[in-house]
Amino acid sequence: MTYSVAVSGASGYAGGEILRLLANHPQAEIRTVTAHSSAGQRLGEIQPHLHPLADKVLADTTAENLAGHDVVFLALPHGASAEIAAQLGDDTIVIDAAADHRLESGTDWEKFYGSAHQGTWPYGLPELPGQRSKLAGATRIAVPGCYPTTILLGLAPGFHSKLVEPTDVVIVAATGTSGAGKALKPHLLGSEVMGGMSPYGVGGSHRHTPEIEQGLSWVATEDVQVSFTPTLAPMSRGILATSTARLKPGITEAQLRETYTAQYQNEPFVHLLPEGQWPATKQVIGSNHVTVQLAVDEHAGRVVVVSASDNLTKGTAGGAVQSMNLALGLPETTGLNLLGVAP
Ligand SMILES: NC(=O)C1=CN([C@@H]2O[C@H](COP(=O)(O)OP(=O)(O)OC[C@H]3O[C@@H](n4cnc5c(N)ncnc54)[C@H](OP(=O)(O)O)[C@@H]3O)[C@@H](O)[C@H]2O)C=CC1
Ligand SMILES: CC(=O)N[C@@H](CCC(=O)OP(=O)(O)O)C(=O)O
Repeated sequence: MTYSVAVSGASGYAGGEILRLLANHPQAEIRTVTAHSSAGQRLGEIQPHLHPLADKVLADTTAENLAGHDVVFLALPHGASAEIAAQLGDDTIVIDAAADHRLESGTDWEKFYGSAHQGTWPYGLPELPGQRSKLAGATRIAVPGCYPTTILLGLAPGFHSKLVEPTDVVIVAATGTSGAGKALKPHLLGSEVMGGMSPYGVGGSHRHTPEIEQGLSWVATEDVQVSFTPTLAPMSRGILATSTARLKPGITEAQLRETYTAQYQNEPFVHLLPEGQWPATKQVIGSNHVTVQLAVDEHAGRVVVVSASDNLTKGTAGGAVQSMNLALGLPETTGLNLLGVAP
């Protein structure tokens, strides 16, 4: 059986990556691609790497053009995404890459996004304890942000097993520039980014802070507070997150390793690496995989977890396709059997 699919935002980075994955999905029929300022152009003019789809013409992103599909992917700026989602029928599965429906707290939404909260959808991170069952058969799914995906999968087992303290969590992560989308932004000019690294969203102001706290609070079943600092690295794709949390008294590295192994040993896309091997972005670029490693810093009384992902694949499009598979009742890995492209 095949399912008709529409991808909105098909001229953007996230939409392009969704199409790259769907082009290899045996049960997805890409029927419609839509865009905004690029509507009317051939997809091949904008996304030349998607050559089997080159002759598809980008339609306007309207509810009419997206109606009548089994699945609609939204890869639009937040706000525009919620607006179009509200016009789509309940008979269509809507998978949203934007942030609009990720947060439960309207207060957090308004504080970090400065607009009215549009509601909450099931959270498309099946590996986070408690989430997979909510995605089976869902008709609306909010795909997590790229940092939250990487950081939550790095930290969740320790919080789920209550081996770490819920406060005093410190996270520093580096991302590639594609995380910001393809619109022109002065701080993302090659001359600004190449050959160096810089922080942004410092001091707890990044929009992913409440999303990370939400996911960790769900699995810890108590409020978790984090300090999160993102940095920009001179690469197009990839996230490398270093997260540290204070250990509860007496907790050992062996206990943590046992918990992580139990949580991830049957996950197709999340891998606790063999002891002594550390995540690196090149292991996961182009794939739906996340690599994780941990060490206990006994001097500081903390666990240090490093996790790596491709922000556009597991961090957006791969997570979106994985969510679609669950919503449709297909094997979760369908169309996602890709390995990283190192070196
Ligand atoms: N890049 C990433 O790593 C991640 C992105 N996301 C989210 O995915 C979504 C898309 O991001 P990304 O692909 O990076 O962004 P891009 O800027 O690369 O693409 C944006 C897309 O949205 C279209 N668009 C722009 N404005 C409007 C509008 N007002 N109405 C309808 N369509 C519009 C653009 O069309 P056109 O080009 O024709 O104008 C383009 O297709 C965002 O919500 C982003 O936050 C989530 C996780 C990670
Ligand atoms: C480099 C860069 O700017 N990255 C983006 C990641 C955005 C993302 O993951 O998307 P959402 O906005 O949908 O949450 C950022 O830090 O905002």
